[in-house]
Amino acid sequence: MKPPVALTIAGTDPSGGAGTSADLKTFGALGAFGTSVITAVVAQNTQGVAGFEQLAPDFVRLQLENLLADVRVDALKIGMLGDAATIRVVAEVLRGRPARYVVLDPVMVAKSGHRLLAPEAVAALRDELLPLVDLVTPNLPEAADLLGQKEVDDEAGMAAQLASLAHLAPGVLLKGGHADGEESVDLLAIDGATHRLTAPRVTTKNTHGTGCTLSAAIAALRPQRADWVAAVTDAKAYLSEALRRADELEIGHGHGPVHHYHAWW
Ligand SMILES: Nc1ncnc2c1ncn2[C@@H]1O[C@H](COP(=O)(O)OP(=O)(O)O)[C@@H](O)[C@H]1O
Ligand SMILES: Cc1ncc(COP(=O)(O)OP(=O)(O)O)c(N)n1
Repeated sequence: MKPPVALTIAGTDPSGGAGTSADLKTFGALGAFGTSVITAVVAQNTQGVAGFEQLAPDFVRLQLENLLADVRVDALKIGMLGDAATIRVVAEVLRGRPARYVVLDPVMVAKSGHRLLAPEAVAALRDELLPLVDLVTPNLPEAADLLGQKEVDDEAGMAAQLASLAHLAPGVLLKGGHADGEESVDLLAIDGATHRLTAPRVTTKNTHGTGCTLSAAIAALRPQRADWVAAVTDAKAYLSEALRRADELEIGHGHGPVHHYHAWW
C-alpha cells in the first residue's frame, strides 16, 4: 500500500528538535511521506531562540500553491505561523480543502519563553483558522491565550477550558504537559464526545519539540487509523516512547530533542 503524504507548514529548527525537523522525522517514523512548507527561519538551539526571520506571506503562498499543484496531500499539520498575514494566507489555502485531515498546533511561545507568534495575531488564529481545521492541539498557556482566560493547572480547569475551546474548532486536544503530577493527562473533544488520554510522566530535561512531535504524529497516523481517537491515542504512545528514549541522545547543552525512533527497528 502507498504511504500517505503528510505536509507540515511550520518554522525551522537548526538543532533538529522542533518545527519542520521534528515533523519530517515523525512523519518518516510513522510511515508517512513527508513534505514541508516553511513559514519562518528560526535561529534556535536546545537552549533557546535567538530570533527569527518571517518569510513574506506571498512566498509562503507560492510554496503552498506550487506544491499542491503537483502533489496530493492526505494530511496537513500546521505549526508556527508567526504573524497574522501568514495566518490569512494559510486560511485562504485551507478554504480550498487541500487535504482530507488538518491538524493545527497553535504555536505561540517556545518553552524557553521566546514568542513565536505576534501577540496581535492570536485573534486571527482563533477567529480565522480554528474553524477551518479538524483538530487544534493547544498546550495550557495557549489555551488560556485563545480564551483570554487565566492558565489552569488541574483537570477540572482543563475540562472547563476544553468545553469553551470546543466552540471554536471542530476538534480540540488540550495538552496537559505543563501541569504537574505522575501522569501527563490530555483531554480530547471530538465528534461530540470527550476522552481522557493519560501516560506516565517521564522524568527528563529533554522535552524540546514534544508539541510539534505529537501534532505531526496525529497527522501522519490519521489516514492510517479508523478515527481521530485512535490516531491521537497512538500518536501519544509514539511521543511517550520518544520521551522515554530522549536521554539516549546527547544533543546540545539545554533541553535536548525527543528521540524519533523507527517503530520497525
Ligand atoms: N514529561 C512528560 N512525560 C510524558 N508526557 C509528556 C511530558 N511532557 C509533555 N508530555 C506530553 O507531550 C505532549 C505535548 O504536551 P505539552 O508539553 O503540553 O505541549 P507543548 O510541547 O506544545 O508545550 C502531550 O501529550 C503531553 O501530555
Ligand atoms: C519552529 C518552531 N516551531 C515550534 C516550536 C515550539 O515547539 P514545541 O514542540 O512547543 O517545543 P519547545 O520548543 O517549546 O520545547 C519551536 N521551538 N520552533
